[in-house]
Amino acid sequence: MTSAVSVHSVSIHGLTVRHRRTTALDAVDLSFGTGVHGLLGPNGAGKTSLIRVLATVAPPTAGRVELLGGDISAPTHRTSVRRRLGYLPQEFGYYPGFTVREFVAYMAWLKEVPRAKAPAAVERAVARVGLADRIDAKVRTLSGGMVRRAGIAQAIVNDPELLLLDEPTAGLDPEQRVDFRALLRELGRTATVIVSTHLVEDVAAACSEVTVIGGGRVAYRGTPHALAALAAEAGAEDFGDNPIERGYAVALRHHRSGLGGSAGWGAGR
Ligand SMILES: Nc1ncnc2c1ncn2[C@@H]1O[C@H](COP(=O)(O)OP(=O)(O)OP(=O)(O)O)[C@@H](O)[C@H]1O
Repeated sequence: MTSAVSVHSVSIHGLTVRHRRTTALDAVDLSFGTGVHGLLGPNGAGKTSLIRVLATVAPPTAGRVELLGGDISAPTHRTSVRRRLGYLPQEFGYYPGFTVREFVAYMAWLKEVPRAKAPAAVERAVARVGLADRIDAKVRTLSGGMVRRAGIAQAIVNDPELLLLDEPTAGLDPEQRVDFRALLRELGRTATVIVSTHLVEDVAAACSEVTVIGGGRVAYRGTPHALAALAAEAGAEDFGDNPIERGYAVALRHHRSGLGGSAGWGAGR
């Protein structure tokens, strides 16, 4: 008989991240399971700091971080997690003289994708981001949006169980964003996908859950639908361009004024 207990791929407790004197995250508790999770928040809220800890590229200042079934403070588990996750940083480095194929193959090698499977995995990842016709083009000849899509391809080449994307839609044109959101929904059927974005349309179209970060803390968690409904509840129909944007503004306003109480407010599940 299988257990009915839901297992979260990401479970963090009391996560604090400090950069010198700045507290980027302040004792945050959060967990994420299979699905697409949107991370929203103003500039400097702490989204990138959170994603970098989850990607195991930055150590927490304090707190416990469990990813894919184990604590990442254990070096052997951390190494295993690195093979099983995908990460698109906000700004990522690449060798401009590499072709898209070489770039994605290099990342597949770093992730220890088995040699026999790597060529097909690279072609599949590149096709999924719509770059199949440019697979043998040098990265330096690509447009900004295409480079970002190559970045998404390298993040998914190992079929990650945990996918971390820091502002993946920056620089994509509207048609590419629509395609990308469909890809996100597909990936979220089997993986835990965490996407930081400033575009509420991404959240509305692709995310099963949204987490709003404000001032290094969790300001709100809920479905995009529940976030959109907040503005109406709060009688705040007069600002923002669409319901999610209004809900987002209301969530942050309540968070800043220290209001709590209703489901979702500052709920660090
Ligand atoms: N390397 C660093 N050194 C000093 N301060 C930092 C560093 N990285 C981040 N910070 C600070 O930590 C806080 C959180 O930054 P973070 O980049 O996590 O926010 P963010 O929500 O991703 O913002 P944005 O939406 O602008 O990308 C900010 O006050 C930022 O200035």
